[in-house]
Amino acid sequence: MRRRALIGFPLAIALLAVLSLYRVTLGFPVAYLVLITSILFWVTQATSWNILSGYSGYFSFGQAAYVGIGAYSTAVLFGRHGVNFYLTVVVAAALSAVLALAVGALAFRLRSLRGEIFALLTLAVPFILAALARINTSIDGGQGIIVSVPDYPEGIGLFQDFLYLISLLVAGAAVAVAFVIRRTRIGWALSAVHDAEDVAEGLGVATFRYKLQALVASAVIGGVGGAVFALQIGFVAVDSIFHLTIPLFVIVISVLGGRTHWMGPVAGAVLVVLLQDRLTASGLGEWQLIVLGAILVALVIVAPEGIWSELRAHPLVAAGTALVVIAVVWFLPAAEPLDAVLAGLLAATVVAMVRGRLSKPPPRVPPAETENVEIAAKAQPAAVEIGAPLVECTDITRHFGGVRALDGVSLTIHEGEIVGLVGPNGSGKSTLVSILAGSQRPTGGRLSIEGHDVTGRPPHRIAHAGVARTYQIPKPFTSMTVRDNVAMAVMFGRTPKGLDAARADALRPLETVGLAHLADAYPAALNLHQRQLLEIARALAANPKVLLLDEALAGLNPVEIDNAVAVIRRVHESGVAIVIVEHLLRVVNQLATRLVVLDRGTRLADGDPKTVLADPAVVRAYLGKRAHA
Ligand SMILES: Nc1ncnc2c1ncn2[C@@H]1O[C@H](COP(=O)(O)OP(=O)(O)OP(=O)(O)O)[C@@H](O)[C@H]1O
Repeated sequence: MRRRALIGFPLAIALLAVLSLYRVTLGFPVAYLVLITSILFWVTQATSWNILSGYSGYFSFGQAAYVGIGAYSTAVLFGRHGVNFYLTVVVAAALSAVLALAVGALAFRLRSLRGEIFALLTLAVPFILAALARINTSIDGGQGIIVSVPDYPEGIGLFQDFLYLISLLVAGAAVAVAFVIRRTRIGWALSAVHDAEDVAEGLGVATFRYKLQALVASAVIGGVGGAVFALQIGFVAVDSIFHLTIPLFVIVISVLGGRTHWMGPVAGAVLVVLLQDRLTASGLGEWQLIVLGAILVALVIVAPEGIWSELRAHPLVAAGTALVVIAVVWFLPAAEPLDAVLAGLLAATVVAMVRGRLSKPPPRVPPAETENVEIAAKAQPAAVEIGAPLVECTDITRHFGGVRALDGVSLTIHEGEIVGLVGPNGSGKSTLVSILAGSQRPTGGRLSIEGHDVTGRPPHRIAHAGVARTYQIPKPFTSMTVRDNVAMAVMFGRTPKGLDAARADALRPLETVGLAHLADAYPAALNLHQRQLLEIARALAANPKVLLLDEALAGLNPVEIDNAVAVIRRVHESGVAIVIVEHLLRVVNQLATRLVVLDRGTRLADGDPKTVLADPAVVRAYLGKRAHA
């Protein structure tokens, strides 16, 4: 697929360029060139949007901000002051990048600015820019700016040819950037952010940096596209540029085309612009918007992953259908060539989609490979020597308003240990795990890993220092296979590797937990036990020194519990110290080399499991009446 793209994409760009250069010879109408130029504008903008919002899931309504910065850079500098047009494109890119850095530094630093709050923030930015442009007479002042025709190489022909070629160049570059981003570390990081940002951060992904890089790339593309758009429309005015049409259109195009693939926005732009053009030409008047909306809704319902994913899943069927339908419609008396192309595209999508539904086998869930559970369950903790301190927390407090979830807890985890962290509900176990993993900051106290103070460091730094965690409710990266879930942790963990090496290395943790036979399955096909094993494999792949297991056995049946115990023991024997939060004392007793009991945010007991469990204070606080009974 990669090789096909590397050959096919430049070939398509070259063919489209030749189309303009030999337009007259080929008898290609200028009107079609105008239409393709419009498609290219939307390809650029939708691709720009997709790089951040599609890949990472940070939904933005602010695309008009970049289009506006680009269009006004050209309108003011070239249109008003006669600055070289190409220079204004550079200015547009730089200003857009500065805006993106400012928005990203604010939005991505604050964890609360996610989801709809992020969308609202991005919606506000174009409004502010529109007001600034309207008020400021040196920008617009409410008058609008005429943008004339810049100098362009003589051999190109009409201005429309030049516009087409420069739009093609910009759209081609945008799609190439989206392709490269998708295929490299940043693309994997953004996908992980999309699926489970907290998990990605905890596995070592520097989410802030990758999101900021994506935002800047998106802004630069949007800004450059905006600069070219100023030439296309010839008159730049606040109301036409900062209108909601731009963000809504880019979202519709990207969602319809497919947000997870670099080609999605291209397919979406071709379909939507063509559809809109044909409906306008059909003389439906006011009805055209209703028909357009109905078709788009129907397409999103039948192809929620986008039309591109349907087309690429069955390329031969899709291409064959498109060719046949185009040929048939082409020769219908009232039809125009563009009607034929649109009909071909729609038919190809529907046929590929139907084919996909008919040929999809029902998901099969092979069972986890279980151990000889009797032996595994009855075995005692392996005799591993207790070594140097790895993680030390000193006098940790964590308050939520008036609630003291942790109140001066000190704890040291050494090499070779399995520390059972137990206590009644609400005693602070999960909070302590979150603090050890860096996903929560302590209100007070100190956390150090191998002697280095890491208090308040972000989770990816803690992961790189050697601590990984699992979640009580498994949070797999749903868009990735089991193998790639684990490979992600190898790619971004304590000893990072490239994708190919990471995929190869992913097999070892999968074998350790008994999931190697499901490497190519998607997490949706796994049962709860398998998902929890995947959590362990993924955390293990980050190459931690200490593994935090937060209720990794919750909800499992006895056979699955015994299998999980065997897996945890194997992980321990591979040299990883473990902290296990667990309510099942039978299990903790089997596994732990040391038991720490929390009660109301304080450490009640710490020591050898037998001694701790016989401690009357522990019996009273933790086991209560049940124990006496
Ligand atoms: N985000 C939060 N906001 C407010 N209070 C919280 C928050 N997280 C935890 N708490 C409170 O802190 C205390 C400790 O909670 P924590 O979840 O750490 O306990 P736990 O021992 O893990 O409990 P369980 O065994 O039920 O999972 C509880 O009183 C809980 O209500």
